Amino acid sequence: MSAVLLNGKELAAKKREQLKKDVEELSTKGITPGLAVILVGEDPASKTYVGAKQKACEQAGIHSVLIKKPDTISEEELLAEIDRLNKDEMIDGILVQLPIPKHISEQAVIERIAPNKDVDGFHPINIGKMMTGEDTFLPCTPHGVLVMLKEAAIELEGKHVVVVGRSNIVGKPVGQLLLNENATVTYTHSRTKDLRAMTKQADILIVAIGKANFISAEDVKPGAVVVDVGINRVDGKLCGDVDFESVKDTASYLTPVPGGVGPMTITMLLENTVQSARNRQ
Ligand SMILES: Nc1nc2c(c(=O)[nH]1)N[C@@H](CN(C=O)c1ccc(C(=O)N[C@@H](CCC(=O)O)C(=O)O)cc1)CN2
Repeated sequence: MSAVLLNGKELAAKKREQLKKDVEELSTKGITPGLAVILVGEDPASKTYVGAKQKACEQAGIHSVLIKKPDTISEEELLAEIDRLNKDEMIDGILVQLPIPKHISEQAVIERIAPNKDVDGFHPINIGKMMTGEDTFLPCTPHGVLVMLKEAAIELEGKHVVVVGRSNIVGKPVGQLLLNENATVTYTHSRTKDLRAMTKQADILIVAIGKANFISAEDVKPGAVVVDVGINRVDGKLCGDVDFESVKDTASYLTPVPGGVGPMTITMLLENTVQSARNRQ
């Protein structure tokens, strides 16, 4: 093993200690940050993530409300729930756990959340501000990746970043955030021709394609930084989009799964929620 592990679990724990202090500071001003999480349906992974968000809120002193809805809920009913939360003065952040059932428009739901309570950073207004480099809520997983790279003092300026995957919640925004840091960014995806020729050029390879063990040592330039955003379950075991055993001797830095980017996602959500509460003042 020559790669240095980028330990998201440890960094997330450190950042959550600071968040606790920030929440205490806010409480001296009579403010308790409030997060509302809407869970639609019974997806087991979503239930796990929502549970982890609630627990993290509780530990940080953030008030959290879980609103469970059946997967038969109509789009109108879900939008009405968001309208109610938009008006609730005790709620600083609102998120709808994704994915949601197919009969509901994900974009309509995201766009209904008031941009100043969009702690997921998915609203087009917040995405637009991110693109122009304005201060705003950043999407949690991409922001977590950026914070991990900076914490490890990995140079970004002028580096060739190759992103594998183009989802709205990870691939596209993570590339944009690294472009904002003066990296040169190439996006690749399932239809990219000769993907390996692309990934092998990366100084920093970010993989968010949603396919277990998709990237192996042959796809990686020796010494590259490899960030694995994938979370897959194979035979009941959690693994990333990167074949860890294969890549660990080729990469210079590598994120594990579990314990890499995942825990940072929730920490960035807490940071956004606390920031939203500060914005109340
Ligand atoms: N509204 C949102 N929906 C979804 C988001 C999101 O940011 N906002 N991201 C993902 C799921 N997600 C958070 O919601 C998330 C995924 C993974 C983890 C995490 O800590 N993973 C652990 C492993 C946990 C396990 O046992 O499964 C790890 O990688 O170490 C946290 C949050 C999709 N939906």
